[in-house]
Amino acid sequence: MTSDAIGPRPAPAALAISGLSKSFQGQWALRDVDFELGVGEVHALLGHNGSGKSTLIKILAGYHHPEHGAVATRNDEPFHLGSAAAASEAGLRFIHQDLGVIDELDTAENLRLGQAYQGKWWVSDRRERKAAADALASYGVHLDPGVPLSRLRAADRAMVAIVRALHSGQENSIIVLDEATASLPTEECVLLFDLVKRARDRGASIVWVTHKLHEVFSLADRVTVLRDGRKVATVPVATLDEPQLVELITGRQIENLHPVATAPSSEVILNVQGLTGPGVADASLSVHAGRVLGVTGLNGSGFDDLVHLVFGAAPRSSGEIRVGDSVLPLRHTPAQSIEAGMAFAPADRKTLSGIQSWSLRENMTLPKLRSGPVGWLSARSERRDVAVWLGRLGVVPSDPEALLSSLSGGNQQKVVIARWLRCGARVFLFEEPTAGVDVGAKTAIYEHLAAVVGLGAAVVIASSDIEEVVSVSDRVIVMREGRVVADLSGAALTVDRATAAALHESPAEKELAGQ
Ligand SMILES: Nc1ncnc2c1ncn2[C@@H]1O[C@H](COP(=O)(O)OP(=O)(O)OP(=O)(O)O)[C@@H](O)[C@H]1O
Repeated sequence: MTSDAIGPRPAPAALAISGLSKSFQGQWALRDVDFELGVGEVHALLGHNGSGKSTLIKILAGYHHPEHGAVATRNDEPFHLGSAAAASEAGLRFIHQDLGVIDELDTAENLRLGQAYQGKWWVSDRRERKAAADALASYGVHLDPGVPLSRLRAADRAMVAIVRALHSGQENSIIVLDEATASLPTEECVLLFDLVKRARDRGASIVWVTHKLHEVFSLADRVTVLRDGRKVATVPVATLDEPQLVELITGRQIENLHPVATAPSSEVILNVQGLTGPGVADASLSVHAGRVLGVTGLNGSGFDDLVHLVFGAAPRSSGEIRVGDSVLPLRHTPAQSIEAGMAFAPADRKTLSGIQSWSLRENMTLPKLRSGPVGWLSARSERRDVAVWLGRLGVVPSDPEALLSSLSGGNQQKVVIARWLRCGARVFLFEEPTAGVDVGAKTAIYEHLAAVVGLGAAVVIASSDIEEVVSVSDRVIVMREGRVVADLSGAALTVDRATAAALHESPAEKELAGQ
């Protein structure tokens, strides 16, 4: 399927992009791309990492200037490219992963920042809050407008951002959401989907950028797929199935999306007992050589704090951590964990793992393990080895001397994962390893995880994506309120049981309590 499929499409267009092209340093990031967003349509925009999605959005937002191409809004009105003011004037609103909300302010204040309603400085707090509550309620969102955003669920924060965008745009706004659910737990995404559908039904036109295939099928009317900067197809979602969509994105058929096999072993490589520290109380786990342990839960449940504590990125107040035969000291540091053979790729790769102004080679040689396959490489072999790893995970560009900052978000992620995979650790801790990574690269990451598992490493995957954790792990622990509330393996390891345990006391938890 490489051309536009025939099917019903909403008319008229809220946004029509034609022949858009943009290059960076002589390389095309977008090439002759057409894209049409219907009025009252949710249009998903997909493509592998580096396929040009962000570039397209940044052009619409006035951040980049294209070499060629034109954009028209409703009624064929030309849209002045290269100006943030023109984008705003035309009713375009952008919601990025970080949502652009201010956590210290309450909902009413956040809505006021976007001039979401006719708030005036002399309006009393009470009236302002009432106006904010009404604005939210008109989209079916019921929140106390006086509560700071930091105290709301992730989905509520995202909904405040969306309502603000809907209200501050003109009537029939055009909203571009760029991986808005990236940091949302799966079960909260449903709340966001409902809001987006309500907004669409009231005439808003929505561009939904994502790597999550199920979102396309739950939400979108049509999907446009980019590959290597070119449009591959625009297709009504009702005419597609998942394998076809994967093929459009990757250009090939992928049969097993989660290829992690585990190797039989009895040796416990990571053993954690009674771990307590910020966000975690009395957690125990053990991982055998050649095994994958998943750790999951809702945001705020402590599933992510757990891996930070194990690595020594947060201070533990009690509990024991053993890697093989060595016991790590109570106040162990990340350096001591690395020394003991641990690798950790945290979720916040931009601030915690990658140095944007360094080359890919420099970023990939950051962890200095005393032993392991990369310990004693000459500069030339190092360059060659880095290039091999970049090629394995399909990092684009694959030039070891390219700066990390010049890569798309997903490609930066692959570099950080590749860095740890090549360092020859015994215990791999991965937090949200495939968030923001395209479907083809996900498979590549899991293939490489399978390879390290096959070599006898122990892998811990901490992720809020319950489905993925269940499909790649042979055992999953579920956390709630800082405690391990379920330990699932074998026939008991199902998405339903893990989700139920994450949300409330489940049969799995009762079983655990009875053990
Ligand atoms: N500022 C820049 N300087 C140099 N190259 C860039 C710059 N921004 C983007 N590129 C390149 O343009 C191409 C398209 O990148 P873009 O960020 O649009 O991809 P994307 O589809 O959004 O990827 P992801 O899913 O990983 O976020 C990539 O090859 C990227 O390396």
